[in-house]
Amino acid sequence: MTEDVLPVLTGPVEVVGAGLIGTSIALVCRRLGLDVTLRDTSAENVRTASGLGAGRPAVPGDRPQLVVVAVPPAAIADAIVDALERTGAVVTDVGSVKAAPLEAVAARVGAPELSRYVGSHPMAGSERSGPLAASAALFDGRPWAVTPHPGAGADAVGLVEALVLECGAAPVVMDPADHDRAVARTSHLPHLAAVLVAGRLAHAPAEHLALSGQGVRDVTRVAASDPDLWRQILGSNAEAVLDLLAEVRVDLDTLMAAVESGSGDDLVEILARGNAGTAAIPGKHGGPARPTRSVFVSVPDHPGELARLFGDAGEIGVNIEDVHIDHDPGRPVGLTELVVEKGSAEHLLAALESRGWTTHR
Ligand SMILES: NC(=O)c1ccc[n+]([C@@H]2O[C@H](COP(=O)([O-])OP(=O)(O)OC[C@H]3O[C@@H](n4cnc5c(N)ncnc54)[C@H](O)[C@@H]3O)[C@@H](O)[C@H]2O)c1
Ligand SMILES: O=C(O)C(=O)C[C@]1(C(=O)O)C=C[C@@H](O)C=C1
Repeated sequence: MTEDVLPVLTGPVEVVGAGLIGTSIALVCRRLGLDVTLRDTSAENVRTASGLGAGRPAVPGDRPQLVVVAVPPAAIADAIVDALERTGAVVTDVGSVKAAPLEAVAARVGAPELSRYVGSHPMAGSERSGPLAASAALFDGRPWAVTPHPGAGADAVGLVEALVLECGAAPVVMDPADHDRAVARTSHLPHLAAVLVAGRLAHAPAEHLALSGQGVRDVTRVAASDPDLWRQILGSNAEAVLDLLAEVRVDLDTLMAAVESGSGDDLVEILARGNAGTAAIPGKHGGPARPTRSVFVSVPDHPGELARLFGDAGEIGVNIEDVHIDHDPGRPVGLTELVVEKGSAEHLLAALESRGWTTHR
C-alpha cells in the first residue's frame, strides 16, 4: 500500500504490555493527540506508563481502532487472540519473531478475525526493559518490519504501516519466515556474539577490567538485556539461529588456525570480511550506508556541558547521526564520540575547536 492512500491512525490505540516498546509506542500516539489505553498484567507498569503520559488504563467499553501487542514472546499469541476476540480492531504485535505467533494465532481464530491481524517488528530497542526505559524517539529513522500473511486485509496492513510512519520509522514489508531468517542474522546472532564476549568479562580480574575502553562497550552493550526475554526470542527462532551458529563455528576454527599458524594473510582475509560486513549495514535511514566519521571531543564532567556541546554542533549546522559517551569512572572529563557525515567532520572539528572544545584527531 503506498503512503498516500494509507488509512489514517485516529485512535483509540490500545497497548497491551506497557513495557519498553509498548510505552514508547504509546508515547508517540499520545504526542499525536490520540486516546491511548493501556493493559498489562503488572498494574504497576500501567501506573508508571500512565504517569509518564503514555495513556490511561483501559476500561470495559473502550473501542480501539488499533491494538498493539507488546508483551514477551511466550505471551504474544494468547494476547493477539484475546485482542482479536475482544475487539473489532486491527491488531499488530511487535514481537521479535514472526512465524511462530502467526501459526499459533491462525490455528485458533477464523479467517475474518485473522484478516485483522498483521505482525510487525520495530528494529529498535534497548538492553533495558520496562516503561521507565521508554522513549517516543526510540523508533526515529529505524527500520520496522511489517509482516502480513496472505489473508491479511489491505486496510489492516495499511493501518500498521501508518503507525510505523507516525513513529518516525521506515516500514519494511516482508514475509514472516523471511523476516525470521533476516533477524537471526541482524539481531539474534549479534546478540549472542555480544553475550559470548561479555561472558569473558564476568569474572575477569579487576586490573583487566580497568582497561575497558569504548571498543568493549560497543561490542557488549546488548548483552545486558533480560535473559528471560532472549530465551524466549531464541527459542522461537532456533532453526535459523542454529544455521548461523554452525557457520560461526567453522569461522572460529578458521580464525584459531590463522592465529595459531601466524599466517598474516589468512588473518587479514578474515579481518577484511569483517570490514565488508560492517560496510554492508545500511545507513540509519535505509539505503546504502552514508560514509560517516567519528569526531571525538572531551567534555568536562559538569552538568549542562553535553547540552552545550550538542547546542554548538547544532549552531555549526552539523547533524549528529549517532553519539557514544565514554563514562569511565574517576575521570574529570568524558570522551564523547559524535558520529557525523564524513564530509562535515573537518568543519565540525575546526568550528568546535574555535569555540574552545578540546578535540582529538
Ligand atoms: N527490547 C527490545 O529491544 C525489543 C525490540 C523490539 C521488539 N521487542 C519485542 O517487544 C516485546 C516487548 O518487549 P519489551 O522489551 O518492551 O519488554 P518489557 O519487559 O519492557 O515489557 C513487556 C511488558 O509486558 C507485560 N506483560 C507480560 N505478560 C503480559 C501479558 N500476558 N499481558 C499483558 N502484559 C503482559 C510486562 O509486565 C511488561 O510490562 C517482546 O515480544 C520483544 O521481543 C523488544
Ligand atoms: O538496540 C538494542 O538494544 C537492540 O538490540 C534492539 C534489537 C536489535 O537487535 O536491533 C533487539 C531485539 C529486537 O527484536 C529488536 C531490536
